[in-house]
Order: sequence, then C-alpha cells, then structure tokens
Amino acid sequence: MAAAAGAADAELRREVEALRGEVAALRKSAEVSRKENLLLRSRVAELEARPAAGGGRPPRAAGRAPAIGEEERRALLRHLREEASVHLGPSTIAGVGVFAFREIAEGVDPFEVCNAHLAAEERFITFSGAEIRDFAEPVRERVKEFFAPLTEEDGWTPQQDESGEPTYGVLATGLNSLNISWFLNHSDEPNVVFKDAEDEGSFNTYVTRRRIRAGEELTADYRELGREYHALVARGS
Ligand SMILES: C[S@@+](CC[C@H](N)C(=O)[O-])C[C@H]1O[C@@H](n2cnc3c(N)ncnc32)[C@H](O)[C@@H]1O
Repeated sequence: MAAAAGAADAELRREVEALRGEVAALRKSAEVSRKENLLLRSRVAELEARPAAGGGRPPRAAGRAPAIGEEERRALLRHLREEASVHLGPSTIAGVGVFAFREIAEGVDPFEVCNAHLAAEERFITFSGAEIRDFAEPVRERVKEFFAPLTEEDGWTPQQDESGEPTYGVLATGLNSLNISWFLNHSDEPNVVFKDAEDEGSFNTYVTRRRIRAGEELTADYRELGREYHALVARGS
C-alpha cells in the first residue's frame, strides 16, 4: 500500500515537473514574441516616417497639415463655377502664353489663388549675375526669362552687386512651381496690369485693364518689371 502511494507521488511530481517545464517554455516563447512584436512595430514606424520610394510625397508631420473644411469646399466651388478663367496655350507672341477660356471682366485678378492659405507662399532667394552665369545654359535661360533682375526704388534701374552685375530674385521653390501667371507674355498694349506683392511671402497680384474675351491672350507690360527685363523683349514687342 505504502509502495503504491510512493509510486503515485513520484508520478505526480514528474507531471508537475513536466508542467513547470511547459510553462517555462511558454513564458520564454511569449517573451520572444513580445520582443519580436516591439521590433516589428518600431520597423513599421520607421518605414511610415520615410518618403515613399520613386518620388512619392513624404507624409506631412503629424498635426501640421492645415484643415480643409466646408469653407474651403465652398471657396473651391466658387472658384470653379465663377472665377477660374485662364489656361496655358501656344502663343503667337512667344512660346507658351496665358489665355482666357471664358470672358473676364475689367478690374479682376485673373490669377487669384483659391484657398490661398493652403498654397505655398512665394518667397525669393537672391543670386548674383556671376552665380546665374554658372548654371547650365538652358537653366540660365529659363531663370533669366522668368526672374527679372531686382530693381532700385525707381522700379527701372537694375540693382547691382559688388562686381556691377544685376542681381536676380529666384523663386525659392524653383522652376517646377511656377504658376500660370508666370507665363504672361509682354505687350506694349497689355490687358493686365502687374502689382507687386504687398507683403513678403504673399502672391503678386494682377488686374485686368479691360474686359477680355474668351480665347484672347492675356499680356502684361514688362516695363513694369524694370529696364533689364524689358530689354529681353524690347525688339520683339
Ligand atoms: C515669363 S516668360 C513668358 C512665357 C514664355 N512665353 C514661355 O514660353 O516660357 C518671358 C519670356 O517670354 C518671351 N517673350 C514674352 N513676351 C515677348 C514678346 N512680346 N516678344 C518676344 N518674346 C517675348 C521672352 O523670351 C521672355 O524672356
């Protein structure tokens, strides 16, 4: 009887030992999974924070994107229904120009940016004539075509650097961010007047001098942008 009880005890102890072993193994594997889980999570966070490959847009930093709500939607609908009126097209004046796709009234800014608070500010970085000369020829040409030399107070005489060369204000966001208004060609009898931006960072404004018919090219007077810039088109105008 005592021998049988002793054998049962021994069997029970073995079972308990075996169960303890299983519990320890399970704990160990749970610990490994927890570590793997943490590693995977931090890898996912790392990948999410990276810009997408192949030129995708990087995600905006959390909380930085301006909200878009009903007001912005109403403004966009008004823009599309009533205000949007210009597009780019081949010009008989030079290269690409700006055209009206519907009639535009006198005294209107045809380039007004809808929901301007969501758009990038226009800021400029100054380059000396020597720096501009260093660019590859097609880039130099585009820069000189689009960015007028800075002028003195009179709005006509070019500002000069130490070596007597004009200085240029180049759009800080570069050539890929030129909006439609940048493609206005010159005319001695323009239908649009150019107005300098009133505040640093805000957009330049334009106003139609008269009613513009659908299909007409919009033009500005480059004399408003200074002597050097007007000289680019003086013979062609
Ligand atoms: C701001 S860009 C205007 C857009 C340009 N047409 C284009 O295709 O990129 C200014 C350049 O256009 C050309 N241009 C504009 N008005 C002109 C005119 N009346 N006669 C000759 N060239 C003109 C000149 O090459 C000038 O440097």
